This record gives sequence, C-alpha cells and structure tokens, in this order.
Amino acid sequence: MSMIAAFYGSKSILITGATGFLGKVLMEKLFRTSPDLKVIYILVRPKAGQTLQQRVFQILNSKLFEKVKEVCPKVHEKIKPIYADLNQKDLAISKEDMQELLSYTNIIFHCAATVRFDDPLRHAVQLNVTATQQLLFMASQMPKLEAFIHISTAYSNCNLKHIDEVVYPCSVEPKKIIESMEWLDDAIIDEITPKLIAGRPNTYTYTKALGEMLVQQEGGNLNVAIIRPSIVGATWQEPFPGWVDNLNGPSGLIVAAGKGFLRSIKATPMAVADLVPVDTVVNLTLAVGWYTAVHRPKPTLIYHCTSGTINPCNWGKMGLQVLATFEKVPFERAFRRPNADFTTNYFTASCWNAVSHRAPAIIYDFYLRLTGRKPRMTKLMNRLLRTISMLEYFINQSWEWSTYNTEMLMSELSPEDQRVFNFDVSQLNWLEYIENYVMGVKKHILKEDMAGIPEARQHLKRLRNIHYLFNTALFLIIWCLLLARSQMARNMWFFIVSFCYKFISYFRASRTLKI
Ligand SMILES: CCCCCCCCCCCCCCCCCCCCCCCCCCCC(=O)SCCNC(=O)CCNC(=O)[C@H](O)C(C)(C)COP(=O)(O)OP(=O)(O)OC[C@H]1O[C@@H](n2cnc3c(N)ncnc32)[C@H](O)[C@@H]1OP(=O)(O)O
Ligand SMILES: NC(=O)C1=CN([C@@H]2O[C@H](COP(=O)(O)OP(=O)(O)OC[C@H]3O[C@@H](n4cnc5c(N)ncnc54)[C@H](OP(=O)(O)O)[C@@H]3O)[C@@H](O)[C@H]2O)C=CC1
Repeated sequence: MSMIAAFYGSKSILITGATGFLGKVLMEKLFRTSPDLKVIYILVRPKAGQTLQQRVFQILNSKLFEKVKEVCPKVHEKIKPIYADLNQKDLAISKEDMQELLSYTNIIFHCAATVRFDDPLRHAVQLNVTATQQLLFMASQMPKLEAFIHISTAYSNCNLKHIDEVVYPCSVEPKKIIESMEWLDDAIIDEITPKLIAGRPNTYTYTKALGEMLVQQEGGNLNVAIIRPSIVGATWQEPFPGWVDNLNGPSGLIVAAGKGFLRSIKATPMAVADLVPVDTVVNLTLAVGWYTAVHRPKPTLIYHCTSGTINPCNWGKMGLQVLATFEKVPFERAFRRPNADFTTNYFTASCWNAVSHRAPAIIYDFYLRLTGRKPRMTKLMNRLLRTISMLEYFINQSWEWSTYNTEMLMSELSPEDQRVFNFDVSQLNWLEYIENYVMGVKKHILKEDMAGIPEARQHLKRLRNIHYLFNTALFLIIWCLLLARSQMARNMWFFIVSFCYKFISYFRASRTLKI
C-alpha cells in the first residue's frame, strides 16, 4: 500500500487553480489514488457563461476523469466548488464558505495564477502575489492545516543561468509592490515595469519570483513547500499518455506547426528543451505535500521539477520528432503542409517571417476577399508571431537547475510510492513522449478523430500539388518578366535553348551512327 495515498485518505484538501491544466490532473490523481479522501475544496469562478456547477460537471465528465469514476463513483459528492475570484479582495469567498475552509482544511495546493506573459504588472501582481498573500493569511487561521504547497515556476529566476533550490530575493519587497499597486496609476506602472522585472522577460516570471519571496516571508509557522516546474507538457503515463487541454507553451506551437501556419521559429536547436510531463509534476506535488506534512522540514524546501539535468533533450531533436509525427499523424484541414525549421539569427528569422508567414497570409486574405469571405489569416498570423516572440526567450538558451531536494525526496519514498507517485524523469523516452504529445494535441485540443487521417493525408497531397503549381506559375511569371526587361536574361535564355537543341541533335545523330 502506498503511504502517500493512505496519507491523503480522509483528508480535506483545498486546491486553487483546480480548473487549470495542472489543477485538473492533480485532482484526478488524488481521487484515483485516494478515493477515500474526505473532500476536495476547489476555488472556482464562473467562466465563458458557465456556472461553477457546470464547470465542475464538465471536468468530471471529461476523458481525463474516466478512470476516477471507476474507483470513486461518488466523486461528485467529494468535490466542493467554492466561488472565488483571485482578482477580488478576500478572494470574494463568502463568509460561510470561508468558515468551512478555515475549520476543516488539512492541505492546500496553491496552483492558481495568471500564466500569461503579457499581463500588465498590476494584474500579474494581483493574481500571483496579492492572492497568494491572502491565501497565506487564510492558511494561518486553519487549525487543522498540515501543509501549504505553493506552485511556482522554474523560470522565476530565469535571469540566472544556474538556479539552486533556494528563494532568491527580489530587488523590491513583495509587500511594497502590493502596496504600490494600490495607488500607482497604470501609466506609471507601465513605466516602472521594465526596471522592476529587469533581467526577466515578462511580468509572469517576475511575479512568480515575488510570490515565492512572499511565501517565505509570510509563511510564518506554516508548513510550506515550493515547487518549481519547468515547461509543463502533456501527460507521460497517467491517467493515459498525451493528455493536454490548453495551447500554452509547446502545445500552441505544435498546433501552429501541424496546421502549417508556423514555418520557422528562432531557436537554438542545441538548447535544452526542459519539458516536464504534467503527471510527473503532479506526482512530485503530492509527494511533497505528504513529506511536508509528515516531516515538517524547516526551513521551507524548494523542489525543482525539471528534466534538463537528469534526462536532457534539445529543441532540435524534439522539433524533428514533432515533424516526424506529423507525417504519421497529420492534422486535418491544414493551411499548408507542415514543414518548419529553426532559424538562429534575427535577420534570417525576419526574412522567413516576411516570406513564409506574412506574405502567404496576405495572399490568402486577398483570395478570401476575392471570394467574398472575411479575411482572417493576417490577424491570426500576427497573433502567432506575437506568441512566438514571447516564447523565443525560452527556446534560445539553456538553464541549469539543481535537483538535490527533489532527489532527496525520491530517496525518502518507499518502492511502492516511487511506483505510484513516479516523478523520475530519467525513465522518460523523449521520442515516444513527443509522439504521444502530438497525438494528444490532435485528439484533445483539436478534437480530431484518428479515423480522419486518410482524408488528412489526401488534403496534404492536394496542398502539395497546389504548392508545386503555385511555385511553377510564380517561376514562369518572374522569368517572363525578366525576359521582357533584361537583354542578359534573353541572351541566357537563347544560350540555354540553343544548347539543348544542339545536345538533342548530337544525341540523335550519335544514335543514328550506332544503328
Ligand atoms: C514540443 C517541442 C518542439 C520543439 C521545437 C520545434 C521547432 C521546429 C518546428 C517544428 C514544430 C514544433 C512546434 C513546437 C514549438 C516548440 C517551442 C516550445 C516553446 C515553449 C516555451 C514555453 C516556455 C514557458 C516557460 C514558462 C512556463 C511557465 O512557467 S507558465 C506556462 C506557460 N505559459 C504560457 O505558455 C503562456 C503563453 N501564452 C501567453 O502568454 C498568451 O497566450 C499570449 C500572450 C502568447 C497570446 O495572448 P493573446 O491575447 O494574443 O492570445 P490569447 O488571448 O491567449 O488567445 C487568443 C487566441 O489564440 C489562441 N492561443 C493562445 N495561446 C496560444 C499559443 N501559445 N499558440 C497558439 N494559439 C494560442 C487562443 O486559443 C485564442 O484562440 P481564440 O479563443 O479562438 O481567440
Ligand atoms: N503550464 C506550465 O508550463 C507551467 C505552469 N506553472 C505553474 O503551474 C500553475 C498552474 O499552471 P497551469 O495549470 O498551466 O495554468 P492554467 O492557466 O491552466 O490554470 C490557471 C488556474 O488559475 C485559475 N485562475 C486564474 N485567474 C483566476 C482568478 N482571477 N480567479 C480564480 N482563479 C483564477 C484559473 O481558473 P480559470 O479556469 O477560471 O481561468 C485556472 O484554474 C501556475 O501557478 C503556473 O505558474 C509552472 C511552470 C510551468
């Protein structure tokens, strides 16, 4: 029997961000391995016209939770959605709900955050810092609380090349940043943002670093741990390989490449692609929750959930595997044949963007206008190029994260726990993982059935023929224009034609003599 699974049995657990990518997998694993847990409180807000109950219903009836229903038939009775909005003071939790949370919560997993790279600093501070402060204040009033697990990111200190499992202080105290957001206007905040995030690429990584510092400073007597995942990708093994449900990180770009929108990306092929499967992150998170509650380590321990030092793979190898998988499992209704590559300098990248991204979008929008349809490709391409510009920071350099605490934790686990809560990425086969990842993007994000592959292949063959036809027509048009305007081109054309004529005549003559 797994000690960790037994530990969570009969526990009351609070998860923030449970409707997110990581939060859903965390919930699924808890219900599947500890079906006798007492309750999972989840902070949820209405979204896209769905009520809390509708959102929970949609999650519990998703493919991700298929196995849970077998082992925990009463799962819907064990999950309690609580209205909350991290944008609001006191998280907008009602008094009754707050009283219940304070009275019964044993473990907190704080996953909620804004993961957008382009959020204004005020919004990112509110979600990634102020909300964390409010959750810590709630936790300090929970008499039964055994552990507070904070999910940060391995890139919170991406301004450093080597990152240890310690909290690195930010130049300005989190509390001062929180206070200043209350009286500074947006214009001033926009002006000081670059100075505050100095060395970091965006407000996301900066506010995650502030959140860590706050947890360390205001964790007080709480039993706290911090987990820093790197780039979280689709599931590796459980509940099944390849599950993913959002366009963040690699997933969005795999869609863009598979649909033929993305043709080149500025990246360093030999740079370490520090991906980590979401189920690996969840297994580590649950192991950390158990270890923190049972062993109460002091001071606060930070755990890196990364793959680059243990089982490194690079963007070049991953990219080739992504492209190879497109051959096997093409996406439907592609805009162009998937064919992407890395560029390694800005000039080449700019040229490729103009020729391979913007120009085709303009031509296609022109065609849409001619056929009476609304142009949309240029807007989509601009959005994709903007997304890529924000992700490029992370695929053009490598970082090194120490993993002492994570390896120590693994050694503390029994063999059964190491099996059930496996976070040993040294066992990961990257080629197999990326293939499952691309197939998962097709099935779970694009909602494409595998039965549609033959038609998708036919569509790609049609695109190839159109591509050849277009290139031939373009060549002929350019050549005719050259012939009309350039005496040198005409001379060259005359030389080529006469050479071919003489060659054919000689060839015929030599054949006649042989006879
Ligand atoms: C798998 C390895 C492949 C190896 C390389 C391959 C190279 C050769 C080419 C072969 C093809 C391979 C393609 C894969 C490329 C791999 C590169 C991988 C890079 C990954 C780096 C990630 C680094 C993350 C580090 C930090 C990790 C964390 O700690 S946080 C989690 C990560 N956070 C994010 O990823 C958030 C990023 N997203 C944003 O910040 C925002 O979405 C945005 C600012 C980028 C876009 O904002 P915008 O307002 O324009 O869009 P939004 O409102 O969000 O959505 C509008 C519509 O666009 C869709 N959308 C959203 N995001 C993406 C996206 N990333 N790609 C495509 N489309 C996206 C969204 O669904 C919306 O659609 P509608 O709702 O219909 O409007
Ligand atoms: N994905 C990755 O590559 C990595 C993620 N992480 C960290 O993991 C954690 C989870 O990330 P991930 O699951 O990918 O992110 P998602 O964007 O998928 O989920 C974010 C969660 O936070 C919730 N949330 C956001 N804003 C609010 C709000 N105003 N009120 C209430 N809830 C809110 C979202 O709720 P809703 O569904 O209502 O929007 C969602 O449940 C984050 O802390 C992130 O920093 C760390 C490293 C890598």
